Amino acid sequence: MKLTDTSLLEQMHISDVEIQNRMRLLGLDESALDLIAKQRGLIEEEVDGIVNRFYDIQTEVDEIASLIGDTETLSRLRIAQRRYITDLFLGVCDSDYVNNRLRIGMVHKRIGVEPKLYLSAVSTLKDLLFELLSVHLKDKQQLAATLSALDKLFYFDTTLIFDTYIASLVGEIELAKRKTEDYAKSLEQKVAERTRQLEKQTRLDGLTGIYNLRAVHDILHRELAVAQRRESKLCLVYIDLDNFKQINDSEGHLKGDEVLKCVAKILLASIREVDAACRYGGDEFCLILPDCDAHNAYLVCQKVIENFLQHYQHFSLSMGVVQTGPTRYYSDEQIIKLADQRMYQAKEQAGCSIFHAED
Ligand SMILES: Nc1nc2c(ncn2[C@@H]2O[C@H](COP(=O)(O)OP(=O)(O)OP(=O)(O)O)[C@@H](O)[C@H]2O)c(=O)[nH]1
Repeated sequence: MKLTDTSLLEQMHISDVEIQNRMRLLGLDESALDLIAKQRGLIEEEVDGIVNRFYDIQTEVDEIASLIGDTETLSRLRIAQRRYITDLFLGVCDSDYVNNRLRIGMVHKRIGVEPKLYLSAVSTLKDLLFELLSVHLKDKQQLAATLSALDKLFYFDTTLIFDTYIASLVGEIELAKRKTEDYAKSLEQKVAERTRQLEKQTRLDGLTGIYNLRAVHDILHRELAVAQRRESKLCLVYIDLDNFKQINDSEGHLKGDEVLKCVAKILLASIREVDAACRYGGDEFCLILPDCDAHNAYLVCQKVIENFLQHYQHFSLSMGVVQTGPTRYYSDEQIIKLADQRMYQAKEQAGCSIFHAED
């Protein structure tokens, strides 16, 4: 349920029983309220004078005058204060009366009336009413009992006004806490996202954007374990650019970079989604091909060479292919070493060449 659908009385959980309890705590009983109500006629006659004197005294204080701010606000406050004084002398502390008092506490918090200013206003009003009653009530006993009852009623009002003031403060703190928690949560999400991005970047080669050496070992280790569990084949292809040093030396480092980037692009375009293309370092690359035998790996190598030669007719690639599984498996170090050896055997041939064998 929305706050705007409930009264302050309900929000503050103040029931009729609680009202009676508060009155009992202050010794404010029906007879005390009756004594106050007896002065209703006198108060109705004098209320305008009391309100005028009240605001003359209050606006003498700069802090209060600047809080009120302008003449229209002062007029509205005079009307509200008139109603409050006549309400006091109705001698009825029912739920309507309590709800109106609670609203005052909330409005005070909203417009920034600090408790010290509210208490000074109560003290001023009490003095004026006590003075008036002292002039008109000749029976000393009745006067003392009426002033005592009125004093208790002021205390009753003050507890209610402070309760809503405090509840309103707590509400603001909870709102600020919720905002801070939301902000912290959004920061956590940003940090987690950034961490994921950074982790990904540490696994990618800066020049070509494909997996780097660090990632090769992780991926190969994982894929070999998966292949063993499924009893499937896996191929590793080791690729090296022939005489790459000469490309750098004769055509410049930028041209060398361009060739490396082009090879990476060709590798990515030649493999399936489950495969991985990696730059092992310098001018060396490798492909990890799960669920793939040496024959199919050979076909992938041919596709890479065909594509490469369309870009660079005068350069060549050497490739070594090793299949492992489905019955016997190499370790990651063994398969890399063997693929590297086969790549060197391929290098012994002129032009682009592939060395592969059924293991
Ligand atoms: N442009 C460029 N060159 C690089 C990069 N990383 C390594 N190199 C160069 O790659 C070359 C590799 O040379 P080598 O290991 O002798 O290999 P190669 O010239 O291909 O000789 P073979 O492997 O025997 O065919 C070296 O000159 C490195 O400086 C890079 O990121 N960009």
